[in-house]
Amino acid sequence: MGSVGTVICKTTLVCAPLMAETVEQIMTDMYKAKVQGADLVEIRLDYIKNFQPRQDLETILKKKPLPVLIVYRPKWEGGQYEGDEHTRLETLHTAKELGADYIDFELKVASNLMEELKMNCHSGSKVIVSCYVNGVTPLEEDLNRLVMSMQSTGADIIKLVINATNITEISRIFHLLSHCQVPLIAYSIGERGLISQILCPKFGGFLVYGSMEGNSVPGLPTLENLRQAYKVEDIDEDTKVFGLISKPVGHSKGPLLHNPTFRRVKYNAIYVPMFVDDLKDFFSVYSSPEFEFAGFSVGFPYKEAVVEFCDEVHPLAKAIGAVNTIIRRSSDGKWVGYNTDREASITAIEDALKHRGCTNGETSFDSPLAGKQFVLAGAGGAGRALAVGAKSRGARVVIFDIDFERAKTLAHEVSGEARPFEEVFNFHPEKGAILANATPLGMHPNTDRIPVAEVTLQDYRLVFDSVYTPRKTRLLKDAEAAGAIIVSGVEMFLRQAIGQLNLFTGKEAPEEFMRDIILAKF
Ligand SMILES: O=C1C[C@@](O)(C(=O)O)C[C@@H](O)[C@@H]1O
Repeated sequence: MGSVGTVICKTTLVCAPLMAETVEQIMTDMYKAKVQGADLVEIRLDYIKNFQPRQDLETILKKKPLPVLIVYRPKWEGGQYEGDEHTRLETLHTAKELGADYIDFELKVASNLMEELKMNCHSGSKVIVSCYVNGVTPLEEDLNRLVMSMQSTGADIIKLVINATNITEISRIFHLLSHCQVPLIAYSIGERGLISQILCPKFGGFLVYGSMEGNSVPGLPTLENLRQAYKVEDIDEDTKVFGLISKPVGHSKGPLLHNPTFRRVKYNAIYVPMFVDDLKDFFSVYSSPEFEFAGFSVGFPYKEAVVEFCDEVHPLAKAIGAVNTIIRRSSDGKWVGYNTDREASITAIEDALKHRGCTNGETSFDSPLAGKQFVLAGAGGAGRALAVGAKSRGARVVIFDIDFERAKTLAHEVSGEARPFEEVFNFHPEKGAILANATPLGMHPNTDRIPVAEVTLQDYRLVFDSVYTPRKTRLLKDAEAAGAIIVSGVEMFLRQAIGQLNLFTGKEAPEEFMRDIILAKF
């Protein structure tokens, strides 16, 4: 961990923001933050009720178990403080005099204060000059200009918070972080901004914020995630970046699985959720070698659309018409697309059938799916992998999708049959058929949704759900009650991730280790 007081630090610090309303609570939270892995705490004086500046600051700063950053944010910069500026600035000076390790001044007041602060610099506390940019993220030149003006205040550290409306805007933050002459805290909040926070150690950011357990702050990662899943202290400039391109993306358990596995196989890499709104913009920005993005998982709804952004597509993925894994080939920097969903989903179903003693009957295929009717709900990226996989095992595929044209196209490719979606609710399959859900219906938070009518479930021998959050969806619960074998999307998730890890690292994935994580985390 970085040493406090040294402004140029090699390791990014992890800071817990504290917004308690009493000094007693702040003291308790400081100790908790330490236990949860914070290197320092940010104390928001503007949240304290009946705040007595000198007395309260003395209490806090005398007994602090961690270095402290003091912030007294006024209303005009998004804070709670409504009093006069003179008192506010006096209080910040008092904090400095009493030994706060860092004090935050807003850019608007900083230029008038810096000379004075430098002259009174006996305490050794560092001055952070901060700026919140509301509205649209400034263009690169404007951001550079802003950072220059912040630097010219003479600040020890500068802090810039933007509100990115698109993940591509985060590239401007990465650029600033890697080029800034002064220690810089720069990030964007929210789901689209999460990568700016997690990847800040790679690009040399001074600190990253992490919220405490039970005290989560919207738009910030938790201390637990930063320390346990991402292990930000291990990220350095050589760390390769992998991520899940999806929308939404917050439900994914990919980071909890891939990150510990990278560490297990001693591969210096990080896997982050990437909330992508537009694939074209995303690839046009992040294909630049500057960011060293090494590969991606591709999730809903982009598995088919992403094919056109790959420079090459593996024949299996081409035949499926969907890509769920992309790697940047090191020899020539090209994006190569693969599909690990097909084998993951089909082998999960086959193994469950074999386990229950189902055989391949009289056909020439060595698969218990051979000759069976395979009813598929959803003809998107995951549905394509299932349909092509089922066909490769000799099953007869029946496809439902709200977009009937899409169902017909896929049915044609797998010599199957397409049915209008309305029929799914009273479609009675052949006895012993397989049902596979490849729609997002039933996924957290809409867990009560189910893609077929409950009464039709009793005819299926096996029901598979590609949704994996929750582990046992309503579809699976109902199918189990109706007597079917059930296969959770968690099994497919694990198997496709094993395939991905092999491709990402070029090493053999530690399957048992990954399975144990899945058992513990899901
Ligand atoms: O379908 C899935 C799940 C996934 O999108 C996720 O949620 O982590 C990751 C993809 O690689 C995979 O094909």
